Amino acid sequence: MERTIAQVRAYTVRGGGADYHDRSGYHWIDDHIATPMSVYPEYRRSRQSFGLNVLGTLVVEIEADDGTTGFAVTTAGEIGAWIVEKHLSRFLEGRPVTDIERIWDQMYRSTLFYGRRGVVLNAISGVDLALYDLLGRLRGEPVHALLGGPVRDELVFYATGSRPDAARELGFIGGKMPLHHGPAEGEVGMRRNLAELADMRERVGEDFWLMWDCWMSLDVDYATRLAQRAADYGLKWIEEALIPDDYWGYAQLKRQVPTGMLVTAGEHEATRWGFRQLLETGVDIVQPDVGWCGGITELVKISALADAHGALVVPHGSSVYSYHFVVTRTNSPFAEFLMMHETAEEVVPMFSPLLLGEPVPENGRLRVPDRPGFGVELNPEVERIRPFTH
Ligand SMILES: C[C@H](O)[C@H](O)[C@@H](O)[C@@H](O)C(=O)O
Ligand SMILES: [Mg+2]
Repeated sequence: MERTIAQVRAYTVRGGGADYHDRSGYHWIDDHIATPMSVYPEYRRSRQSFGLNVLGTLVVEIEADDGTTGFAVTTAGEIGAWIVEKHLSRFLEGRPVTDIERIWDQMYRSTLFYGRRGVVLNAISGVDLALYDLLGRLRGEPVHALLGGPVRDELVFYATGSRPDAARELGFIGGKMPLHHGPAEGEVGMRRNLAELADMRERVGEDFWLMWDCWMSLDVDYATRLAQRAADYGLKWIEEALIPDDYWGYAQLKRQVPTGMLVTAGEHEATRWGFRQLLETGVDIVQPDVGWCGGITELVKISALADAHGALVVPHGSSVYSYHFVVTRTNSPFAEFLMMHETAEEVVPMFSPLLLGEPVPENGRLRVPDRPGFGVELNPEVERIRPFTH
């Protein structure tokens, strides 16, 4: 029987969850990481100092006419909640749950005058993921089955965090470290970066993958020099070296990195059109975040486009929301696991404490659960607020 959508609700949550940068106390993820704001000395020490955690978590709930409810979480906070309640909900309520393509298209077209990227796409992604969760629950199927089914039995992971040496012991295939010093810290910063890489190479041995996450902090010249010097320590890829709008810079960087070193980007890119521009630069791996790029509906299109360009798709973090996708695509051969433990020495669920049943890799591997939808539940003990209604 065809089910229709009865109600869409949007909530916000503070302190962890999908806005994983929203943490208090010491955390490696906020410890002097190079950013586009590092040109200003007063904003170098902490990303929270310039507002990385201003948005907070958005929870989108979609209830069908039989009371079945799907949900998803992303980073968009109050602004996202307003967009979902006051604008996007009109394209869902009363429609069949299976109208996923039409709903996406209407959400995207109707927000073009203020959207296209950023928080509007985060909100659209949250709605799209919640719809997939709902459809999976109604059909009693995991989202990966809705996407065509797995192409492998389990996922293998690399870990992102400050301790690739600990990640190696935990069974991951590689470790991606944050870059700590940007161009404004000159040759001293460059030498510190390289010393950290050299030290980590020493600790993990020759064969373990080591990558650098530059979080949009470099320019082409610095990134090229960094990549050339990092080749001595077997850097596998240089990630998000430039600001996302500098497609021309990515094309130039791709031509200038040492042979064999991969250039990756796309964590802060959105939609098939944004990724088309990025793929035309020749980057080797695109890294859409399924909670930010337009949801599963858009990620499937981005992935096909990447495949046709000979590029891999290795989504940014996003836990179960990307696992259900990665397991269904041959050009997503491994997944990212973001180490949300304070010192990156232990495996903890990425969106903790918001989700119940959130699976984590064991010995660097994971069988994606077969529970309906994305297979997770909201933790009733986490306080959530519904700031707007419609
Ligand atoms: C470690 C990075 O600076 C980010 O915090 C991280 O979320 C991201 O860029 C990643 O690739 O996981
Ligand atoms: Mg990154």
